[in-house]
Amino acid sequence: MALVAGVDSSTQSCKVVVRDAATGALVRSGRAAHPDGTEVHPRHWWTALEEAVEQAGGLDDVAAVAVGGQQHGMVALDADGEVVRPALLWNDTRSASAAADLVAELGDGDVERGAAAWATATGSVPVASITATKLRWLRDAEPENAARVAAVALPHDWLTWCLAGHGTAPAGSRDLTALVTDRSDASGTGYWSPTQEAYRPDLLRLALGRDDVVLPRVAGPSETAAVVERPGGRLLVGPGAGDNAAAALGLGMRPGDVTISIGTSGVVSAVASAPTTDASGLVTGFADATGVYLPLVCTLNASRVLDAAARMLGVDHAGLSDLALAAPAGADGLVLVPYLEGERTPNKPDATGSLHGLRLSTTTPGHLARAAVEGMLCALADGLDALRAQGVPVERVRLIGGGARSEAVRRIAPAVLGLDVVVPEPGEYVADGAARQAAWVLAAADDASAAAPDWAASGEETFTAPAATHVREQYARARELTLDRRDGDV
Ligand SMILES: Nc1ncnc2c1ncn2[C@@H]1O[C@H](COP(=O)(O)OP(=O)(O)O)[C@@H](O)[C@H]1O
Ligand SMILES: O=C(CO)[C@@H](O)[C@H](O)COP(=O)(O)O
Repeated sequence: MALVAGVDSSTQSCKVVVRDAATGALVRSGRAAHPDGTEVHPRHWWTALEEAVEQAGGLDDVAAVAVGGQQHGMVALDADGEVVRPALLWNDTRSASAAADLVAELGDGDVERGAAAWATATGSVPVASITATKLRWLRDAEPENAARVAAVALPHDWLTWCLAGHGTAPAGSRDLTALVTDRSDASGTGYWSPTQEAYRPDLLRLALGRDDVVLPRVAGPSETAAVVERPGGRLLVGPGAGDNAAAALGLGMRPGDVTISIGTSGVVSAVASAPTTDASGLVTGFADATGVYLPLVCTLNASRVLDAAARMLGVDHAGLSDLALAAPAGADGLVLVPYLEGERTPNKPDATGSLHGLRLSTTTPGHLARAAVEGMLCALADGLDALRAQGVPVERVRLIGGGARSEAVRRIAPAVLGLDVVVPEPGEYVADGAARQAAWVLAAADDASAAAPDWAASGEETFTAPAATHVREQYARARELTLDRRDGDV
């Protein structure tokens, strides 16, 4: 029995699954936490990956491995392959004004024209999450660090490079040209075009001020990115993927399927056969990990809204869920706008969260719990509307991610979204997608025309509820009523 491994290096943790390449049966798994914060030195991801791999019984008997990872993070390397500074993550908003500058500059000062030009060029309008804006921030805020940059990678590219032995080689002997990425993660950089399937050096130059840096080679979906020779046999390393594309592969998404992931980010994504170019910036037109496209809407505030509400109420997740389910739909008019970390979609990097509609009768733990769950889900429902507005078909919605473990989320989601919600059994779908890619790479090494293996789908449960339109309506009245954080606020 050949074994394959998949890694999910996500915002909060690293998860590893080891599966049977032929059937997809889970054999072993492991996980390790990442440090908090929106700026993290990549060595912490490597340490966590090593710990999670060890917990999963190691890779000695594994034939192929691939990494899915949080998207967009800026991993800047110098000529020796050393990390120049801690990576700015997708949820770091300090490059918000750099994003605004880049949009205006591509439109020669006309923001609308600039947004349309970016959407046409890269499928997405830059916001602070996009890697290109972080490079612009580096150019302006840390010119000495910017001058040292010899290569720019994403979290999953860097980990792939480490797994292949390059990133862990002695400084000075690290081969920057061995960096590999895939089209799904490249499409979130802001300097790769999903329609041309190629980097845009002009946009990299616009962002960083130069384009003489190494960018990871964009490997095909089932291409071997590296071969590691070991005493017990070789290990193939796949190209990996952005975490959302890996989840799509893990779930076997097809056109018509929509996945809502409630992790640190809230993501509404769909597989599409044609690229999208939403100049409003709500939908990012990413590529997927199989050769088609993955339009998605991503919010900055999802599972941590539930974490924060539970903390405020002094309960655990189960307690928060019980409170929310015992309260009435719409929380008697109490609305929580969940912009706790600023927001990316809509693009409000400086916004803060807010509570509206407080009355004496709604100052109860149950009302607050319900408002937190509903507010977080309403932001995702807005995302689903934005996908529909791009002509993306919505036939079946699946809910995954840590937040989908909440009973309240599962039961309230169909009411807020206005359609049935399918919840696959709890699992690590990003890591599973990476493992499926690894199995595909293994098969393609013998037969280049091999398709991704057909693995049995996990069990799932469907949740149904009448549409609670008043919840969306009251949220729509409240969502613009937020305060911006002031300079110096953390
Ligand atoms: N039962 C639960 N109810 C609500 N939230 C949960 C539950 N279990 C885990 N979470 C939250 O889910 C998040 C982790 O989910 P995950 O999808 O792994 O996130 P990420 O991929 O961003 O690291 C954490 O914020 C955690 O507190
Ligand atoms: O920025 C995006 C997608 O564009 C996020 O989805 C990140 O990829 C982080 O994912 P999680 O760690 O929250 O799953």
